[in-house]
Amino acid sequence: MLKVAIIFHSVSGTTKKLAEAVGHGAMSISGVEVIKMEIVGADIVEGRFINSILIERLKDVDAIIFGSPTFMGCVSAQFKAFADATGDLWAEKAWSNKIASGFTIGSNLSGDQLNTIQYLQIFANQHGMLWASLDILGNYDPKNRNRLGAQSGLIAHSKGGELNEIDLNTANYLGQRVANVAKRFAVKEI
Ligand SMILES: Cc1cc2nc3c(=O)[nH]c(=O)nc-3n(C[C@H](O)[C@H](O)[C@H](O)COP(=O)(O)O)c2cc1C
Repeated sequence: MLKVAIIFHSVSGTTKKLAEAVGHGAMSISGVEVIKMEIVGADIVEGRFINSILIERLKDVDAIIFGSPTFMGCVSAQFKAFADATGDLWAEKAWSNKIASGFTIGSNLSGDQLNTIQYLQIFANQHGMLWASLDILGNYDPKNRNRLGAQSGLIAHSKGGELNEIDLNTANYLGQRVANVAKRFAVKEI
């Protein structure tokens, strides 16, 4: 089985709903197992992410999809604490050649969410991962998915905590896409 991990942080639950939709999408691809992991406040002590079991579990997967709300134009502090705790994996090149992608959400239509996606991509690239973009053409999808038109990853928008059905459909597709890319390019034999 190919393993696709989804690691995310969420405060009020909208990123979590996206993570669930991404997971359903990835799970719908045959031969793929999904591992969903949530970064929680208790994982962070004196500013440092200390959940080494979670980090260890991410060694044995073929793809990782990162999710964070956009807070002040970038990932949340909790997500960044997790990212900073992966330094040992970076030194071992433990994630090198794994497939990566990412998603974010903000309460503004153009609330600098792209910066969050770009950070996630740079984080993945620091680890030598292979970034899978969102290959849905903005404005040209018959189902109107990727309604906000970002193709580096999924950008979603929610006002008042309600998820847009189209964003959830796009998230589902992102999961499928990463699973399919992992099937095609993952280094490990299936
Ligand atoms: C501290 C803070 C900063 C935020 N900064 C942004 C922002 O820069 N751009 C934006 O569009 N939304 C911003 N928001 C709104 C959140 O991204 C939005 O409510 C999101 O859905 C929260 O995700 P969650 O439900 O997974 O916690 C901010 C919210 C908070 C609490």
